[in-house]
Amino acid sequence: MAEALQLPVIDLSSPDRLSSANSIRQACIEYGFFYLSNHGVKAELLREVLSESRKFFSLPVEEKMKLARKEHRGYSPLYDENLDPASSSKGDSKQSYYVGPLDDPMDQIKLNQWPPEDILPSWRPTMESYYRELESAGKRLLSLVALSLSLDEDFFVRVGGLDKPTAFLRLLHYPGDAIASGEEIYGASAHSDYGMITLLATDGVPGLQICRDKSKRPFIWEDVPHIEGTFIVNIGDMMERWTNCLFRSTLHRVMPTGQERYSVAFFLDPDRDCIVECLPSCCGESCPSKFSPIRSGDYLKERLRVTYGFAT
Ligand SMILES: O=C(O)CCC(=O)C(=O)O
Ligand SMILES: [Fe+2]
Repeated sequence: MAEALQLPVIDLSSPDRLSSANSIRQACIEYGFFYLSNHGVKAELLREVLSESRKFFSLPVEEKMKLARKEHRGYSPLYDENLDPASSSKGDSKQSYYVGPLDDPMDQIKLNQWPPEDILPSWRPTMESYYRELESAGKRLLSLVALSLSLDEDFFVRVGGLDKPTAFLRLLHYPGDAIASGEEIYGASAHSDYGMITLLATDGVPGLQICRDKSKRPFIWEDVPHIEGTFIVNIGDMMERWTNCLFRSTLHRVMPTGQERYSVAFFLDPDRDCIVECLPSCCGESCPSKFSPIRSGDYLKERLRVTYGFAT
């Protein structure tokens, strides 16, 4: 039985930025996860996103497959993704939909796919508004993260190229009936996120669990309870590399509970040309750099290749 965690809550609007930065630092060292409150994203907008998401996932599968994932944008059907091939052969019991960068200068041919307007007229504007709101909250949060690492507040905007961030919005739907299956089935099997930081909103249905210490066996899984009005934020692998493992990119998973569940993840990643290398403040003679520098775009591509088999 998983234990319930009490993760710290960070107030994004607090005027005491140094104290917020300190709390973020503690949370990222200890858990790699925290809640974010007063983030400025209206509850009504999230409700609309979840409602549009429900409408899309309820369409017949032939309709959804017309928008099948290409260039990591569009629809990914049930069992398409296997985040932890070692623990389950079948793939995860979830369907999802990716929306990529809205103003990517490289995206001349408009890679994003959108459901037809005559079927879901409000879908695209709703997702675009949410994407922009999350981008703004995410950048504000990253300035506090920079402060928490004693960097200039604009470090991640400057070095990570966040004037044109590579952010992906991902709508997720976990069907309620997966629990009936004989084989061990996960909503999302154990994984860490690949990028810089993830902001997650859910419909309140439980299922998310984290494992604080990925080096210990057996893994100890703890439930992350829902706190209304907050985002669940977690550190991704690229931030872990940047900080030489000072900040944890924590293993997490979604267990089926027998209840249908919707969530929306926003993965904020550095620009694809950004070189992610150990921050000088996070390494030294007694603590050498654990990772070699990588180009953000190459790293993400490789991780996605492994997750989805060889298809891109
Ligand atoms: O749906 C959730 O609660 C978590 C989703 C997740 O971890 C992911 O998409 O990376
Ligand atoms: Fe994740």
